[in-house]
Amino acid sequence: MGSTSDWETMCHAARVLDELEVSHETKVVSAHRTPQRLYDYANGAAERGLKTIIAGAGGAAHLPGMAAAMTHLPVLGVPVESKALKGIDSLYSIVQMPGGIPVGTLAIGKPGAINAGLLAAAILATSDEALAQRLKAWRAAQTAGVAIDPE
Ligand SMILES: Nc1c(C(=O)O)ncn1[C@@H]1O[C@H](COP(=O)(O)O)[C@@H](O)[C@H]1O
Repeated sequence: MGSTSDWETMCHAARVLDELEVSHETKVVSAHRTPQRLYDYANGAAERGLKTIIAGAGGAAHLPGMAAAMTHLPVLGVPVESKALKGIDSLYSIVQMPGGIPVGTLAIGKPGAINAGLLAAAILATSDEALAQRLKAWRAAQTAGVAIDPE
């Protein structure tokens, strides 16, 4: 994520990954404030064994696109809700990538962070049957938790 202030959004991605027992790391890396850290992180990601990157940032959210430019790993972008423009700026900054460098863009804020965790797990589950089973169980539990009666 681009800043520690993004953690209250991005913690929801981490929580989902915890629930699905997907090992992960959380880092603050900014294209703007720590460009060398981003360069090192994205360039070294595949070699370190990472399989997918979730990049959450707000405002002029260049982090996901810049990360995607430097690694072939799948990058999932979460537009963090900004105060001034409610995350529309973050969304537009992340979603409109030029053809050739994809960022899988999720919804603004908490739903996007949750879905980024689920989507990362789904990507990993294509080559991990045990994880696929945990993901199915997670979805089944969610379905079972939806009340049919609103009261
Ligand atoms: N969009 C980016 C990038 C980046 O794209 O590299 N680095 C920080 N930021 C964003 O700035 C917002 C405000 O950050 P502060 O709360 O630290 O001022 C955060 O949402 C962060 O993601």
